[in-house]
Amino acid sequence: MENSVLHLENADIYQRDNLVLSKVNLKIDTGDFYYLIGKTGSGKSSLMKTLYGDLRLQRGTGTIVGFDLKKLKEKDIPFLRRKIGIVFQDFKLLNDRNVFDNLEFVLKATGWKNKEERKAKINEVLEKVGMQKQYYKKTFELSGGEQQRVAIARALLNDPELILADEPTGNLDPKTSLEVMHLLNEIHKSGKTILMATHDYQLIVKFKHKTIKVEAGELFEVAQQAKV
Ligand SMILES: Nc1ncnc2c1ncn2[C@@H]1O[C@H](COP(=O)(O)OP(=O)(O)OP(=O)(O)O)[C@@H](O)[C@H]1O
Repeated sequence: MENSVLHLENADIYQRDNLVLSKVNLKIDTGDFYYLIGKTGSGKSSLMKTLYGDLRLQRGTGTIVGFDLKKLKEKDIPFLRRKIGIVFQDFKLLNDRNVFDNLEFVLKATGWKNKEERKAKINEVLEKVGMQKQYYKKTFELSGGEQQRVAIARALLNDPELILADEPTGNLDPKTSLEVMHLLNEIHKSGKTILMATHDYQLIVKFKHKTIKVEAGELFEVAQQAKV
């Protein structure tokens, strides 16, 4: 059990009073890469939001990176988010700052007091995503693919136990999507655990990983390369 970073049992996923997914059972172990597939509106984002504490888990049980989702309090959420890295479809970078400052903002907010250590960590993660030479650029000067690389670098800053990526290629063209997917694959091979929601059949076929699907209010494991 100590191997699992995420474990849901009979978890009901709600948006306000609407039951979106019922009785979700899911276990993700250290080193896994799972795709989460399903049609628009099927509940992928709702599940992700529950996992990072944006929606409350009201019924069933759930633990993620050592946190009990049922007992999660508002004050726990920043601590939970230090142990998971989140990557969004629309990048969610701060557009009034450059790349370095976007990353330093997160480190300062998560208790990194030493400037040299912050600098070294930022260099390290930017190198991992191939963006170290562009540290001074404002985010609006970057292409979508470059912005997503920076967002992935940001997700890596606190050495997360789990990366949640919600449609990370959803705003990218097919070629750039493949590049970003190569990057996520490399990160996985370096030992990270990843849950990635996607619609992108091109990626599912090219990069084979275990796959779970949401459909008609339920979540279940399907064959690799299953159709969305
Ligand atoms: N803030 C909200 N309040 C109430 N209902 C919502 C809210 N957000 C989403 N829903 C509903 O919850 C259901 C699941 O939506 P969700 O965004 O989780 O689906 P999804 O699979 O991520 O879709 P997409 O691929 O389009 O992002 C939908 O029926 C949607 O209308």
